[in-house]
Amino acid sequence: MDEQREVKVQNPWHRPVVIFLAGVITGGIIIMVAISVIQYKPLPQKYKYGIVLDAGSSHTSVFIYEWPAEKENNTGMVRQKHTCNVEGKGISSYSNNPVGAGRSLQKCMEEAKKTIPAHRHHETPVYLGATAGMRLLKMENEDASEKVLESVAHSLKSYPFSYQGARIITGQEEGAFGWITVNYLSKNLRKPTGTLGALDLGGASTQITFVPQQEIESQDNSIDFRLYGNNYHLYTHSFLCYGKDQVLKISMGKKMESTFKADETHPIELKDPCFHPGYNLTKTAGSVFDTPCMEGVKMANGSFFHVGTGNWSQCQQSIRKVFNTSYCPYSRCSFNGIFQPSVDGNFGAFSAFFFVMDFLNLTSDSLDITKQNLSTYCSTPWKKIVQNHPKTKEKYLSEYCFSATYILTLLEDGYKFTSKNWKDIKFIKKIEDSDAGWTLGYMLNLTNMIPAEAPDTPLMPYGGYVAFMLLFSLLILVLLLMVYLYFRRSSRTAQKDII
Ligand SMILES: Nc1nc2c(ncn2[C@@H]2O[C@H](COP(=O)(O)OP(=O)(O)OP(=O)(O)O)[C@@H](O)[C@H]2O)c(=O)[nH]1
Ligand SMILES: [Ca+2]
Repeated sequence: MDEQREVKVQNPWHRPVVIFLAGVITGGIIIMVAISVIQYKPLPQKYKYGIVLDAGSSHTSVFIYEWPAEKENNTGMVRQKHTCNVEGKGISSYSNNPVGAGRSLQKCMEEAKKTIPAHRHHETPVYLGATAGMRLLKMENEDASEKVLESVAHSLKSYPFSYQGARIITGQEEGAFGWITVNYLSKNLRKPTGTLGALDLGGASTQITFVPQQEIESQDNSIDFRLYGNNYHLYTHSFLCYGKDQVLKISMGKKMESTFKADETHPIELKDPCFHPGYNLTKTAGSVFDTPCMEGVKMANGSFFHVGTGNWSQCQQSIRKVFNTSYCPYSRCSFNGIFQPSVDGNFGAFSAFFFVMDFLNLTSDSLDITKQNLSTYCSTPWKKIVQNHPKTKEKYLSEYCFSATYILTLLEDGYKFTSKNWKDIKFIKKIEDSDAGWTLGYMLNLTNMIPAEAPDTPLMPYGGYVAFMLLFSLLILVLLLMVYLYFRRSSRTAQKDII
């Protein structure tokens, strides 16, 4: 008995000093983990905001972007918070009433005031970029285009935001910033992987932008960027007058030129294979010829019956006449004597490319099947089309056959996509929550949010750091426990041996 008591007293694990040490180590680990978690816990996010107005030929949209204040130089951080479609037509339609252009923005700008927290208003930049509609108005009437721009500038300055300018952007900027937008949102810019080409189809112009394999033979089509430490050598071209609304006018104008005889008394019939059989609407020649894009086409006047015949291949024949492929001063061209290297890699096709192909459910088949389906759609009687889509605006509805035929012709005959690389074209509206378009790229560029060199990043992201600390501490605890159990067992064995 005396011997046993003696051994118990000698057991080192029951000494208070050992218990104390074990307690201190365990407590230390808990405190260490707690501090590291608290210290590195992200502070409540502070957001910054930016506003870009896309003053397109057909309408104006207001985009509000937001991003975490402390992460503004990281890719994929800016997201679209809100959009507002301005009521009515594009600002270029206000050439006879410039004041109306500024006034048209009021509702959406009031919405912007409500969307962005008041304490951020004064530091929120607001930009307006006008595209092809205003380029055309400037060609037609420079004075009117300046008055419209003054009017929208005056309107934007009346809000509490930081006004940064209202201007007509170039076609090159429109193409390049569309490319930056889709690649920023797809997080392609900091990776060595390939980039996404950008195809934009508006009402009055269309843009194609991509990184080509071949040399760019014309200076006008070449643009260079250094983003996040990588150099990008882009091919870009914007075809003014090749947006879908303008091409509809040109192709109708050409049909009228070849059908209408000079001595004929109006109204007469214009048979149109791009419109459904049974479609018949009286239109004025003035509504077709009211554009500077019709240069060289003999003008008609009076009114006419626009009569659909619904024949896809004849429609395509008529649209082909809009592309001039008779000359090319380079090794290869798209059309109208414009240099274009062969298309390469994946492409994101947005705006009207998406609206039209998505509506017709033509976004996922092979080129051949797409053509067959479109042919069937175009020959469907107008009455049936209206019955099937009672809620769609008739103006949009009547033009889908033409628009999709133009899209296929532009992509295949114009840009030289083939049935082989047709699947490389992805028809997209948004990436994550943000619309594909030039506006985001424009803002990122003007706010210097895409640095030329890649910013330094912490070795480990926050989540990884916390997980690492927890695992590491757990490992130490398990080790301590194992050491404790090992010594306890060996001391018991020693006790038994003694007994
Ligand atoms: N079907 C359909 N068409 C649309 C829709 N929104 C716009 N459009 C039409 O699609 C065409 C292109 O629209 P946008 O991309 O907004 O063109 P835009 O920016 O006004 O014109 P650009 O200045 O040439 O870029 C125009 O003919 C519009 O009328 C939509 O929701 N559905
Ligand atoms: Ca546009």
